[in-house]
Amino acid sequence: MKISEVRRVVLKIGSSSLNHPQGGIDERAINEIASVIAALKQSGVECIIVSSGAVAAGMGQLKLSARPRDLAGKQAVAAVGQGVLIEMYTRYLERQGIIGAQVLLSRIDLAQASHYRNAQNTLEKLLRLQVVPIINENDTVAVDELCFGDNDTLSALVAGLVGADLLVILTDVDGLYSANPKKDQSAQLIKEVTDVSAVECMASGAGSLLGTGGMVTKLRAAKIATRFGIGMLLLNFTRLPELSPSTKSQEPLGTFFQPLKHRLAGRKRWIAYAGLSEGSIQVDEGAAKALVEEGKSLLAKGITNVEGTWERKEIVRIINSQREEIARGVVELSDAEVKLVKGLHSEKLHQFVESFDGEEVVHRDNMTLMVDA
Ligand SMILES: Nc1ncnc2c1ncn2[C@@H]1O[C@H](COP(=O)(O)OP(=O)(O)O)[C@@H](O)[C@H]1O
Ligand SMILES: N[C@@H](CCC(=O)OP(=O)(O)O)C(=O)O
Repeated sequence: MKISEVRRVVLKIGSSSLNHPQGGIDERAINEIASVIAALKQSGVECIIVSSGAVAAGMGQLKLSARPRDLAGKQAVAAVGQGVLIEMYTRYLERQGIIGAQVLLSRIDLAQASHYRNAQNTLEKLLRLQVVPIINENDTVAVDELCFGDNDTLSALVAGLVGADLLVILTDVDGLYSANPKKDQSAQLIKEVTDVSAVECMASGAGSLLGTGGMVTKLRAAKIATRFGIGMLLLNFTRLPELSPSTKSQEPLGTFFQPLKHRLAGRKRWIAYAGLSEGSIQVDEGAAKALVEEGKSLLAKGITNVEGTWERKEIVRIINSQREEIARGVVELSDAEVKLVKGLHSEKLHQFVESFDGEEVVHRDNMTLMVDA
């Protein structure tokens, strides 16, 4: 994909790119981002920023030399830093004549379909107003079990939410290497990836004390974005100016993850990656085949086991007899009801569960496959 063909882009900037050697945020980096955004907008590209850096900025303010390890410490430092970070962004964007807006998202904000649509509508409105959303995780209220944890995953979900056609992840290395280049000098840069699963073994964790997740979470983001049909470019922050349409250089050097042709759209995106799933339904081989190869709904007959608890209309994972997750979907019955009907023929369901006259436990329209068909 050529940058010149992109109409809407999500730029994710990691802490490693914003950190000042003396601590805190490097204003030159924010200035650089603002000028590239101005150039992109000038040529008609809509931009959304997903920026880390709240903890790094808070550490600068509080003169801390080490990142807090405990949750409350991290949340307090992020609360100090987020204001500083957003002030810098809005100030430098304003110098380019651009209005910026802070959007803080928690995992829970995308977990319910109605909340997901609400976030979608707000971002759409901001873009229509020519405003640049500057998104970060709402670190101060996020709890360990219910957080994105890293902004790489968040940026992929945001790219899906806003229907971007490119996700750019800016970091402190030139792209994906065959091994961590900070530890292995013979590591080779991979310029293009068509199958993320095939390169997962190359990734390891964060490369600095500030980064979260390292290449592991970047590949997780690539998996999500490419399944949404969105290309992802992993780029060194030092190459940011090359995204500017006026730059005469070739396509920027980095790793490009090709979008998949069979893209997930709309509600199927939410089901697969944004909605929360508490439990799982195990199915026999016949049901697994019907779901994966024949595009069928899940019927009670093929269910062999139920794990976890949920209410009607929540999302469940569907696993095969080897416990591999094959699909996720909105379930029509509670866990207790599924236990009652598992193994039964569809026409008998109404004898066991009240106020239910459907046949499918998970309807095909409300299901997303998590493996290749
Ligand atoms: N195979 C790999 N290729 C490139 N970088 C890798 C690889 N495995 C691990 N890394 C590490 O990932 C780091 C980037 O992730 P991270 O530190 O989380 O930065 P950011 O703050 O930009 O998200 C690199 O500095 C590098 O040390
Ligand atoms: N939300 C946190 C950053 C989390 C994160 O993913 O960091 P990074 O790996 O540097 O992109 C913050 O603003 O400090």
